[in-house]
Amino acid sequence: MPEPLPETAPGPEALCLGEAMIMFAGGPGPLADVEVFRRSVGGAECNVAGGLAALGVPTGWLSRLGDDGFGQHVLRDLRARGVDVGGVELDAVRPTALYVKESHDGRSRMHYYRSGSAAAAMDEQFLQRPEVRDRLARARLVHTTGITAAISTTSADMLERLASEPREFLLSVDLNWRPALWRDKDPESLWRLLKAADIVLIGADEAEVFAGTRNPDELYERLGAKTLVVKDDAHTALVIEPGGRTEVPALSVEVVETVGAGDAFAAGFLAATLQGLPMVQRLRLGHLTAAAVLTAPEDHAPPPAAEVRERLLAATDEEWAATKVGPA
Ligand SMILES: Nc1ncnc2c1ncn2[C@@H]1O[C@H](COP(=O)(O)OP(=O)(O)OP(=O)(O)O)[C@@H](O)[C@H]1O
Ligand SMILES: O=C(O)C(=O)C[C@H](O)[C@H](O)CO
Repeated sequence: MPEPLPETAPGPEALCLGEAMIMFAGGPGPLADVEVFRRSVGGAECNVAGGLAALGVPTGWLSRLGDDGFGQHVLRDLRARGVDVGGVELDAVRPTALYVKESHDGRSRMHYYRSGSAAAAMDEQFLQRPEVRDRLARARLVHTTGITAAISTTSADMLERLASEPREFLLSVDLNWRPALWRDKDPESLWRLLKAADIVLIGADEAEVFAGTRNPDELYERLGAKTLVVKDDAHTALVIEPGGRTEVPALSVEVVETVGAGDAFAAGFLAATLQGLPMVQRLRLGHLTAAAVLTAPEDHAPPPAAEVRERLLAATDEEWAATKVGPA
C-alpha cells in the first residue's frame, strides 16, 4: 500500500498523471519476424515524471498499476529515477499495460496492449484518495496528456474533474494525439481539457491532424491557452502567451529514434518554468532534453549533464545554432 505523505513533508512540486506501460522494443524488422525484444518503461506522463526528477524537480507520478511483475518493475524503475510513487494504486485484478515498438523501414510503430488496464480504471474517485488528494493540494504543477483523456471514459471524467475544480497548481497538458486510441470516440473532452489548461504543449504535425491547422495563432485563438507551446520537430519551438511570443530553433541532432522526444521536451520546459527561468531558456532546456531522447533508443534518457545544460542555456544565439548533438 502506498504510504500517505507525512503532514510535515512538502510533497512533490510536480505531479504527472497518466498511464505507464512496459515497452518491448523489437527489430529492426517487421513484427512478424522479431524474436527478441528489449524491455523498458514507457508512457508519456511517466516519461515526463522521470525527466523532471532527473532535472532536480521533486516529482511524483500518479497512476494505477496491475499488482503484477510488470507493475513492480515500473515502480522499481521510477523509484530508481527519483520519482515519488506514493500516489500509485495497485489493482489486484486488472493488469499493467504493455506496448510493443516495431522498428521497420526507418520508422517506429506502436502496438498497444492496454485496453482494460489498471490505469484505464482511473476515475474521479482516484483523485479523492488521501495519497493523491494530499499531493495535489501541495503541488505547484500537474502535467497530463491527451492519452489519459483517451484510455477510458472514467479517466476522461477524472481529468474533467481535475480541470474544473479550483486549483493552486498550474495545469499542463500535452496534446499527445494518438489516433489509435480515439477510434469511435469523440475528442470533445480533450478540447475542454486543453482549453482549461494553463500550459498547452502541442506538436505542429499532430495539431494539423487534431485541429486541422498547424498555425500557432489559430491554435492560440481556438485553445485560449495562457501559455501555448507549439513544437515543430527539427525546426523550432514557439511560445505564445499574453505577454507576447518567443521562438527558439531546435538543435541539430543525429536522430536515433524519435518516440518520447515530446515528453522530454515537456520535462525540460516545465522544469525551467518551475525554476523561474526566462522563456528563451525554458525553450532551450526543452530542446536539450528532447535531443538526449532523440539520440537514445528508449522513450526516455538522462538529460545532458548539468555543466552542458548551463553552458548551452547561457550560449549566444550563434553558439546555440552551431550546436550539434549525437549519440552518447
Ligand atoms: N529531427 C529533429 N532534430 C532536432 N530536434 C528534434 C527533431 N525532432 C524532434 N526534435 C525535438 O523534439 C521536440 C519534440 O518533437 P515534436 O515536434 O515531434 O513533438 P511531438 O510531436 O510532441 O513529439 P512526440 O512524437 O514525442 O509526441 C522538438 O521540439 C525538438 O526539440
Ligand atoms: O503512446 C503512448 O500512449 C505512450 O505513452 C508511449 C510512449 O512512451 C509515448 O507515446 C511517448 O510520448
